[in-house]
Amino acid sequence: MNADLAKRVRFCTTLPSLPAIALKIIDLANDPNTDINTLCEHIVYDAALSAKILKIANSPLYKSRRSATNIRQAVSLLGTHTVIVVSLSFSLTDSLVKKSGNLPVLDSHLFWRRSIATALACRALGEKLKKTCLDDLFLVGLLQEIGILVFCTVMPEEYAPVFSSTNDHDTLLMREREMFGTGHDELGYTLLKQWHIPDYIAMVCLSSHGQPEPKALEPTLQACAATSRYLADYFLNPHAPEKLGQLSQAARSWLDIDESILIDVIDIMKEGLRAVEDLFDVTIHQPSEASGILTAAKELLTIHSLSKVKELEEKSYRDGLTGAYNRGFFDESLKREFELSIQHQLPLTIAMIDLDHFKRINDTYGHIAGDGILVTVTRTILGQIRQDDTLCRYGGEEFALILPGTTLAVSRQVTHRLKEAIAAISYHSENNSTISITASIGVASYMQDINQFKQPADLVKAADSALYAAKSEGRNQIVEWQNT
Ligand SMILES: Nc1nc2c(ncn2[C@@H]2O[C@H](COP(=O)(O)OP(=O)(O)OP(=O)(O)O)[C@@H](O)[C@H]2O)c(=O)[nH]1
Repeated sequence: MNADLAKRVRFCTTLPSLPAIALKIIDLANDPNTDINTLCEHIVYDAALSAKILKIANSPLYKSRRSATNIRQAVSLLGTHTVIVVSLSFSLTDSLVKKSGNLPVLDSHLFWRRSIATALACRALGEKLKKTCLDDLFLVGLLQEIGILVFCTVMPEEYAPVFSSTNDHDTLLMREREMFGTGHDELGYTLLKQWHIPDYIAMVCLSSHGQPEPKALEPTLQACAATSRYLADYFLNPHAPEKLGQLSQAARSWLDIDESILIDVIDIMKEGLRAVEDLFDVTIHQPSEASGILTAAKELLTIHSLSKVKELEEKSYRDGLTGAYNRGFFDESLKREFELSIQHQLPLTIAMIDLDHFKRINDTYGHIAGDGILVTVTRTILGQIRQDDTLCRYGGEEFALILPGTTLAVSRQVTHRLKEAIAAISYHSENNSTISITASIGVASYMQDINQFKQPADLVKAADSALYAAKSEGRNQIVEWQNT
């Protein structure tokens, strides 16, 4: 990390310091020998914390059949690890919310609302994915954005324009790295280490801002933490399709989970919402809003998955290299256009476009240059045709163009333009060669008055034979099929 910034964090006097109870709990968390007696001793001395621990032991979040009436019962119901982590969550939130007050850059209430929503999201993800460390997940969710608070405290003036330039978390992180050479992930990690927060928690807060790793057999804390940020952003803005899109993508790339699982997680969040709001004294959603979240999510997710299906369908019709439609799409489109032509007595023209001496180009400049030319030719043709026309990659270096409602005479203008535009291409290869290319074009037209074609394949065959003639007559020319 930027050494100057690390120093500023270390010596910053305005950063919230931790109260005695939080420091003691961190000591207990770092001590593998902490037992139930020592833990209870420390908790009972802090009235506010004792009340919270009792409350949580009896809260629906822990679904226990027994109820706890004193700290010892609460600790034995929850277990020492849970009590330590939960106490840490409470004492950190309590002191930080109170001490950070209203910073000039940051509305600290909104910041904690989002942090607690992230904690709730992280825990809910863990619950759905059957993780056992739900309290660790809660704490990680709570602390993973603490670096933003550090930026706002240590360098409010420099940070203000960066922070207010975007409401998107990923963009913010990128801009911080550009401007300050470090992001809130690293700054947060520095603070957590300074506070001696157990390393496994601090590390997850840091690594959840990285890139998704190859899917582990078990969902990792890091993957849950990363996804929880997007989940919280969506939970706080349940009517924003862009937040849902980001969530859906993060859930897939970090955890390999789909929309139906996300619905269940949102449901778990909704169930735990009141208890968490009550425990942390914060309002995430008014009760009237909360009931609508699940319905909104279901509606939006349905729309989202439908558009995903459309996208997939669209992909299966496209050629991977050039993005032009593929042969399968050509066959279907031509069949449809042929029927429409007959039905409405409209002309239909197709042009087969084949690049000349393409083998020579591959042999001379290599396949990568050959691929680049195919992409450039596609772009060039697409720039010359109407929206209703369909360009397909028919095979290797051959393209097929469907021109619905177009007579042979009109198609002449189009094919001529195409031939010239392709011949004008000057492709610059990686090794600085400038490559030119020409194309031969065979055209065939279906017209109602000359009822020469019985089916689409006949039209293709005719255009192909015209193309063959264009090749044999010297290439770089257009030949129209003649009914002789
Ligand atoms: N780079 C690249 N080359 C391809 C691709 N598909 C087909 N080709 C090449 O295109 C060349 C076509 O060669 P030929 O069928 O002999 O045709 P031509 O060299 O263009 O000669 P004419 O058509 O007679 O002018 C072959 O070398 C194929 O390997 C592709 O996706 N990328």
